[in-house]
Amino acid sequence: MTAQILDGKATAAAIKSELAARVAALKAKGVTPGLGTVLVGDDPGSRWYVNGKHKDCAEVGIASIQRELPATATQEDVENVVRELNADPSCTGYIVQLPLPKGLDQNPVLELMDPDKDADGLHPTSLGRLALGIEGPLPCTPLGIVELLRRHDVEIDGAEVVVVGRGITVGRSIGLLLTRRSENATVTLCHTGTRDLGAHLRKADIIVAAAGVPHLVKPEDVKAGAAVLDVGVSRSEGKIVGDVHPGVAEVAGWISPNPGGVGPMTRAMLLNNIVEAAERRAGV
Ligand SMILES: Nc1nc(=O)c2c([nH]1)NC[C@@H]1CN(c3ccc(C(=O)N[C@@H](CCC(=O)O)C(=O)O)cc3)C=[N+]21
Repeated sequence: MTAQILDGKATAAAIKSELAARVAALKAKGVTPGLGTVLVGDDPGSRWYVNGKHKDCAEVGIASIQRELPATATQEDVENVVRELNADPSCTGYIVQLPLPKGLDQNPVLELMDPDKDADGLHPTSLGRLALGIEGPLPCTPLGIVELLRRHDVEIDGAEVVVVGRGITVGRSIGLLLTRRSENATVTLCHTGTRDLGAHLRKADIIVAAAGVPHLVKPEDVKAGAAVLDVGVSRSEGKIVGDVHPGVAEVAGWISPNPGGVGPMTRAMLLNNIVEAAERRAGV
């Protein structure tokens, strides 16, 4: 058996064309959504990601607001840019590209953001709203995973989901999404303190591998027909190595390629958060 592909690239393209239509409808009402990015320092990887976000915006008609600061920027400099974007009416939402350079403290920066302009869905208020069931921006990678499964008709309702990794961007937050009544899954969160990871994985209908450990999920630990989402990004000789061993494709029913799976979906959901914020503000 060879797993079917959870094609993030194609799905993200479909979502982007839907978003382009919603942006056009907003523009017809006189509203142009705008995404801001704050890039501090000159890490080439971070710059590459930020450029990608602006390219995505251009594709769907969202305006771009780029703010760049040198690696020598002070905490105060970064916080002033955040204050500026909070006050800028052309900025519907924005992200502060993480990680910030050494010496800068990211939490006070993130807490200073206007939660209604949080494009990542990772502001403490956004995570609090998610826990409380209040509408607001949702974390992009978890949302992208749910959307990727939905659009391939993978059953989430009643599924046993095992998440590996307790990072904020994925592991910690995805259970809050998947256990809502609208998704209705049962979620187990595994991490480095889990005694028998294999025992959990072998029971899973859906595996979300977000530990950042190359090839952590092995074929012998995957139930036949399971859906496997590879979120991990490690690099070896310039190439992406995911958290899922290639042999898993012979056992799983569904597998997300990496690259080409969850990454493009994360980017599409960032755009989705901007469009939804603009629609909320316009009363659509
Ligand atoms: N405030 C903030 N928000 C973020 O969302 C954020 C961040 N900081 N810091 C860095 C990480 C990383 N991230 C990625 C998004 C898409 C791909 C993506 O589309 N990857 C391509 C492959 C890219 C390649 O080949 O290197 C793919 O999976 O097909 C990757 C990584 C968002 N991040």
